[in-house]
Amino acid sequence: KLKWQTHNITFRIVNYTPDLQKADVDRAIRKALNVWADVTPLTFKKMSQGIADIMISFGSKEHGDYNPFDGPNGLLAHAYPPGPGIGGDTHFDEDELWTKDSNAYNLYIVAAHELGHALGMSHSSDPGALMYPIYAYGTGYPLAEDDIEGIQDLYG
Ligand SMILES: CC(C)C[C@H](C(=O)NO)C(=O)N[C@@H](CC(N)=O)C(=O)NCc1cccc(N)c1
Ligand SMILES: [Ca+2]
Ligand SMILES: [Zn+2]
Repeated sequence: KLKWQTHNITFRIVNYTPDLQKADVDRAIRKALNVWADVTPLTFKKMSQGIADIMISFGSKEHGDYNPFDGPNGLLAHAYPPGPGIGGDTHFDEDELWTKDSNAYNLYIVAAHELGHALGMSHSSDPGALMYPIYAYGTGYPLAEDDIEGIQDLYG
């Protein structure tokens, strides 16, 4: 599927990185979802158990989906496009240091990028775009035109 067939999407943070306090992880994920919610009719409901559309977790190396992470740096995270089962699921590489400031890597910025993928966005060639393939602190808010056009093509 190219996109979610509903505007009301559920998510669940299945486990937490030890790099940050739980509340900081919750805040980063909520802030990242709001980046997309602000420019679409999408709503995001947090579940504390069971199966949500977007299951968010932290893992290192082989973490159960045969797309293993690679230790510090390199791959930071990946997310599956909308769909049943693993569709929408978003994984963060636990071998990174997750931060809430300008030190690498800011969880909010990576999460905003990954959740773009989980909503059906692909990479952008605009270096100023949140969906540009390479992490850049300071992207994400406000969204670049390219990001807004992309998400509104899907859910506008
Ligand atoms: C082929 C993909 C699975 C690469 C993977 C990615 O794009 N995940 O969404 C990734 O971790 N890319 C790194 C760059 C790399 N080493 O390939 C990245 O920084 N992506 C996350 C990111 C975070 C925030 C902003 C932006 N623009 C990009
Ligand atoms: Ca890595
Ligand atoms: Zn990406």
